[in-house]
Amino acid sequence: MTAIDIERLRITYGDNTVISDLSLRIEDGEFFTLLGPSGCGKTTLLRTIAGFITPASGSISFGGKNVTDFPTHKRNIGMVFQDYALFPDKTVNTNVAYGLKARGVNRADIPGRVAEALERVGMGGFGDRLPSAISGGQRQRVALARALVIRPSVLLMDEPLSNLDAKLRLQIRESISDLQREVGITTVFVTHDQEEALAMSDRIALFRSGNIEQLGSPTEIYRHPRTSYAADFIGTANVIPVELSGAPEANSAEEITVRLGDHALRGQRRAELSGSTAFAIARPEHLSLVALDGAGSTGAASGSSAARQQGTLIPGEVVRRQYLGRVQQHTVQLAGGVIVETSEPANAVGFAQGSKVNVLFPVAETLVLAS
Ligand SMILES: Nc1ncnc2c1ncn2[C@@H]1O[C@H](COP(=O)(O)OP(=O)(O)OP(=O)(O)O)[C@@H](O)[C@H]1O
Repeated sequence: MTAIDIERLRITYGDNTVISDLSLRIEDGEFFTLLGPSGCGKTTLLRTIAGFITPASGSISFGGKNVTDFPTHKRNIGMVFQDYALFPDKTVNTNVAYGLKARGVNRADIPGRVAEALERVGMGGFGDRLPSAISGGQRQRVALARALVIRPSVLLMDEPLSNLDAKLRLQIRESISDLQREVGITTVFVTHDQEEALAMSDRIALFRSGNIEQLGSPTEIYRHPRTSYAADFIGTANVIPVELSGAPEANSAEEITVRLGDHALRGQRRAELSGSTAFAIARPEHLSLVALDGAGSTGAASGSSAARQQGTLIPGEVVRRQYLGRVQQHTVQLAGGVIVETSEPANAVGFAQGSKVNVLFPVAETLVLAS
């Protein structure tokens, strides 16, 4: 059982405090992702969990045991880095065997364990090659085998997919997910790629300047972002400045009407709102276009009266339409100048550039958050 407990952690580089006061529990067997933009402190936190950085204060425990003062090699961790970090002049077998030798594993057991680890990542038969004679994706599989062969309590991964091209990234991403589930190892994964985080994680900690902005499952964060930062970072979101002045008229505990230029916009209140401004947040796939005569891309919602029951119609003009195979996207400039993106099934009615349309904002999917 290797849950990771982080308590009151403070990490500094000289006078620069990167993480000021972080407490967090990562459950045994969990795939936990540290997500955030460059410079927010993800790698610093991962390296502190690994023991490469000593925190200024606070503690880290693995399975209830305080490891804060343990050097890296006493923490029983496996690590995978962005740049593979394989020994270039040693064969795949020797690379994978390295950790076993360092730990003094019985020499006779090493070849079997190496072969098993390589088999597990789909690299059986490549043991005699040098890293330069295999592809980038294969190198990262070898790095994974090398991390797991020592049977670590915790697997730490720092942007392991960043150096791979798009197709390979998908493949290796799936291999890592499958393997992690199979082995059931507590995993901390660093990425700045929100799609990767959504696809792979049990839970995500979204970072903003050294603090956790939101912590939750992919579905929770995607469906219920608590701030405009979270909505914008995870998935794509239209973040629209709105006014509360005059209103806000609270239609019910959750529903609220705000002002977007001359128009009233209904949405879900998702935070205490104060002051005169807020943000309305709507995902492109939740918006749809309705022709001024009522026909449109909304399917069941076609017809402006039915549409109005479900949400608010805001007039605008199509400035771009893009057909992307599975979906089509419209960029619409709303009255007042705000630009929104919509994403509809490719077979929905499309609107040419210059078309005057109504954009339907469904009440249930339009979130009003503090600015
Ligand atoms: N060795 C160091 N000495 C001083 N400052 C550092 C050091 N390493 C990182 N920093 C600073 O600490 C902050 C956090 O860096 P960190 O590498 O943890 O960010 P990150 O979220 O992992 O970003 P990236 O995705 O670019 O790696 C940054 O402001 C960075 O400049």
